[in-house]
Amino acid sequence: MNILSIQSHVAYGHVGNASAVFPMQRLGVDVWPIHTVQFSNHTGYGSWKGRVFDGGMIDEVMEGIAERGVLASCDGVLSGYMGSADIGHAILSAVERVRAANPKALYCCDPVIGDVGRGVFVRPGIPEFMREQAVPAADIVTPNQFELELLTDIEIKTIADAHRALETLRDAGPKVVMVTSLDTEETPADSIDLMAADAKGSWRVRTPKLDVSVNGAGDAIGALFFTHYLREESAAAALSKAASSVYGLLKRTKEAGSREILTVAAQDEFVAPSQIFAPEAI
Ligand SMILES: Nc1ncnc2c1ncn2[C@@H]1O[C@H](COP(=O)(O)OP(=O)(O)O)[C@@H](O)[C@H]1O
Ligand SMILES: Cc1ncc(COP(=O)(O)O)c(C=O)c1O
Ligand SMILES: [Mg+2]
Repeated sequence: MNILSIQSHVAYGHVGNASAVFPMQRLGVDVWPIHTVQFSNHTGYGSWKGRVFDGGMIDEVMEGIAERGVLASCDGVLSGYMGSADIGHAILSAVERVRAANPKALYCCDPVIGDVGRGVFVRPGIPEFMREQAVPAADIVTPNQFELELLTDIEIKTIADAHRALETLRDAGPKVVMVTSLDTEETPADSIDLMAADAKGSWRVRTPKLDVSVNGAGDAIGALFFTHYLREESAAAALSKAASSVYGLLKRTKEAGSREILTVAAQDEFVAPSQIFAPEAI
């Protein structure tokens, strides 16, 4: 299986492609990474060096891949942190090129905009681009709760609100939606919920909440969910596997007291999670 992964890259630590590429490779996927930025480290540190690339660079690399004559063998496109709206347009044109060569290819968009703790952390124009262009073009989207609320204008306090938000986003285009870090009135204080919905129904997975605050977990879970969904075409199975792997990854990260997720040291969790959290139809 071949997945084109267009997202940020950092030299030190694990967010964007530096979080997503290796778990997919560990699951046997041939990943074609294109970087939207090259930073020293993730922006959660408050300072970083490096630069944002531009749409022209993405177009150029896509052109080179097309010249190899391999686009028809691309099974899916995964996008994440975009850097600028101009890069967003280049990503959507890459998706069009892949779909033209392989009509069965799916596009999974992780609409990286922000989170509850930090608010919006992307450049102006990106939230609008995600809502108006990227999400409608996607087959699968993987927002966190903050992003789902922003994209749908629905404040999520209950499971009923979460259902409504997932269906609102599915009405906008994508047939599969997974929401991460869901915290409703029904979520116990010591737990984290995730939900996924597709045409067959909706499911919840609940895991313990760990005393860690890290970046890059969302990028890893999006990549894992997309890989498992492409293989099994089951949102329920993909949700359970992806959530179980990321829980194992974060548990190891907490035990090590690390600020960066243990993408390499805890790699067995991607293949055989220590603990499996089952999906519950909801
Ligand atoms: N403190 C935590 N304890 C347990 N699981 C966590 C924790 N933080 C993140 N996760 C897991 O990682 C998933 C993705 O993280 P999240 O923070 O929602 O993504 P993003 O980084 O995109 O905001 C969550 O749904 C949850 O399964
Ligand atoms: C460069 C970069 N890419 C991606 C992300 C997304 O990370 P997360 O998976 O925590 O949403 C961040 C967050 O700080 C970032 O700085
Ligand atoms: Mg995210």
